Amino acid sequence: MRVAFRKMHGIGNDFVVLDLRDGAPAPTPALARALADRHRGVGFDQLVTLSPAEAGSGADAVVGFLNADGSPSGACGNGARCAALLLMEESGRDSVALRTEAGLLTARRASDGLITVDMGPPRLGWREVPLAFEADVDAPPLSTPHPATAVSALSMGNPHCVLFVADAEAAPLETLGPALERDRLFPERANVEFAQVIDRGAVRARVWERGAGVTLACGSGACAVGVAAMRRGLVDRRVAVRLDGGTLTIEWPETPGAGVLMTGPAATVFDGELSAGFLAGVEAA
Ligand SMILES: N[C@@H](CCC[C@H](N)C(=O)O)C(=O)O
Repeated sequence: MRVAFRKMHGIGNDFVVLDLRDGAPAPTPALARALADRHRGVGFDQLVTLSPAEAGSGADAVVGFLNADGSPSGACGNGARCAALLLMEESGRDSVALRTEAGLLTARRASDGLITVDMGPPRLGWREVPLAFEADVDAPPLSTPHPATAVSALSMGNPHCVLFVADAEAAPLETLGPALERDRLFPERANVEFAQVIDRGAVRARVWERGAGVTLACGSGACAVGVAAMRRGLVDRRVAVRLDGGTLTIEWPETPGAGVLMTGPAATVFDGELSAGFLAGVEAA
């Protein structure tokens, strides 16, 4: 048996997309880890799966995300744009709806070939992040020493810890990222963003992703950075979040219950097929 896949990316946050809509079995964490290997597999930050949506559900597909370490993620912004691009190209439509663990997300074509996804409202309660115990999400009591002037914890369907720093380039991503990901405050671990406010319209951010490590970009992370900065009154309700791989525009309208709108590019790199030998090797391991 051979398995078809598509390699995609959103500003360098890269994905292998597996289309399971023909009834193919869901990938195991072991398959995800083997595929994520950049030398012996294909390489990706997240594995994105497309499964059939229930008739009448309003969704074009059910979209799932597994990290490079095989762990699941409830949300993935850049992956959602890539899944939306695939479904738009396939259907010829300019808008699609994705059923994800974080809810039904709508995506539409924006100007300049970009794609906007409504990532849904941020979740700001301590139980929703989740934190391990009741605490102020705008001043979470981290056990890990850090250089931030302010910290926010929030969920975009997956947990984020945003640290506001004076210089994002100098942030010790490789050492503090993994420590904060596993800080005892985060029972489900967390994605970690170091954010430097440039002005009211721009934030520079660098990301350590739960289950994937340093990535060139993180869509849900950019949403978390934007929301945290907006809630602190540091930026306007539309902000450019500059990540290592490129820029995402994050808008969060003031309307009660509004979702966070994330706009950026999505690209297909190539289509491929996993060989029978590769699949057998994963099974035998
Ligand atoms: N790259 C993603 C976020 C991926 C999920 C994350 N690592 C997690 O475990 O929550 C994005 O673009 O949002």
